[in-house]
Order: sequence, then structure tokens, then C-alpha cells
Amino acid sequence: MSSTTSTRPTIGVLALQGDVREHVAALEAGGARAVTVRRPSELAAVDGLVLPGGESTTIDRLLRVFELRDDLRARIADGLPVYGSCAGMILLADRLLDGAQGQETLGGLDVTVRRNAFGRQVDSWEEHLPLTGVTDGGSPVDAVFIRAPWVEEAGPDVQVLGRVGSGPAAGRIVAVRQGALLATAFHPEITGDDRVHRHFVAMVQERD
Ligand SMILES: NC(=O)CC[C@H](N)C(=O)O
Repeated sequence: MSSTTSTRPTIGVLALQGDVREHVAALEAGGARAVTVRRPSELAAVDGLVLPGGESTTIDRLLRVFELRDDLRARIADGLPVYGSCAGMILLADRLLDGAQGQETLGGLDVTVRRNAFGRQVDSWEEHLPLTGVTDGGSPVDAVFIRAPWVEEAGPDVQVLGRVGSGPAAGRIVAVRQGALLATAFHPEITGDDRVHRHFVAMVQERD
């Protein structure tokens, strides 16, 4: 574990595939020192980690190629704060529905996630959502969903932070927290609203 001060923690962004740059910028705006993580030594040096949006099957495969998978699972079990966005939410789920053949997750969150849950015809859409602990007393976040998963079932220790508000998927869970793990089905990193990342930075600081 690194010895950064609690005021500005070092947070890694897993940089194997996906929208890494956007997360780096959002973390910096949210008060962290952001670094990219591709090697076990880089993983060992961070106080928290973001699993970006992208393609969960590719990230799953590359985690093995880059020999990061076992170390990352161990650090998650050890309480490392991790924020997963979209594909990252899939990777954090203990149980996966509609995964590709042979696809595995890292696990950690006691949830069942359905991949590409909103259907192939709905590639992306945007909705303004209130999020518990993030938007309290403020405006809702601009939630951009891109071939997004949803949480089909959440265990008793999982705190539901946000649900879809309207349309055929109304009520579906799209933001959760369990201990040091945070996950959203949408992509706050591409909207210029840093409140979700700020929330995660505070979670990392709590852990210091
Ligand atoms: N925007 C995203 O991260 C999409 C996730 C993608 N559908 C997957 O299965 O990983």
C-alpha cells in the first residue's frame, strides 16, 4: 500500500482496455492523484482502483494475460476500494447473467448482474438520476448508459444507490455500494460531472 496522505490519495485506473483517460481526468477533478495500472507493481502502489467502462470480456482476458487477475482479487478481498463503471460493474459482480462463453468476473459485490441488460436495440441513452449519498440535496447526475448492464439481484449487505426512473427498465438497480466497492451501470466519467468520482475519492480517504 502506498503512503500517500489522506487528503490526496493515489487512485489507479485499470488501463488494459476501455475509457481510461476519461476516468483519469474525472479522478483528478475529484481530488485524487490518478495513475494508470497495467502491472502488478503498479497495482500494489494504489490506494484505490477504478475499473473503467469498455468490454468486460476483453478486460477479463487481458487481466490474465497481464497477470493481474490473482493480485487484484486478493486486493479486493483485502478491502481495496474499487469503483467499477459499466464493464467494471460486470467485473465486480459475484454472479453474471448473459456473459460470453467462458467469461468470468473478479467478484466482490454480492450482486447478480445482467450483461447488455437493456437489449441490443437500445445501444445507449441518458437519464438524470438521483443517487443516494452522491446527489443528496443537489441536482441529479446525468447518467449515460452504453450497452449497459443492470443489477438483477442484490444481497442484503448491498446498498442500492440508484435505480432507473422511467421507461421499460424503470426500477432496475443501476448503482450500488457494498463496503469499499462502488459500481454504476452508467458512465459519469464522460459527462464532466465529477460527483461520483468525488464520492469514490472520499471512500478511499475513509479507508486510509
Ligand atoms: N459501456 C460498457 O462498458 C459496456 C459493457 C459491455 N456491454 C460489456 O459487456 O462489458
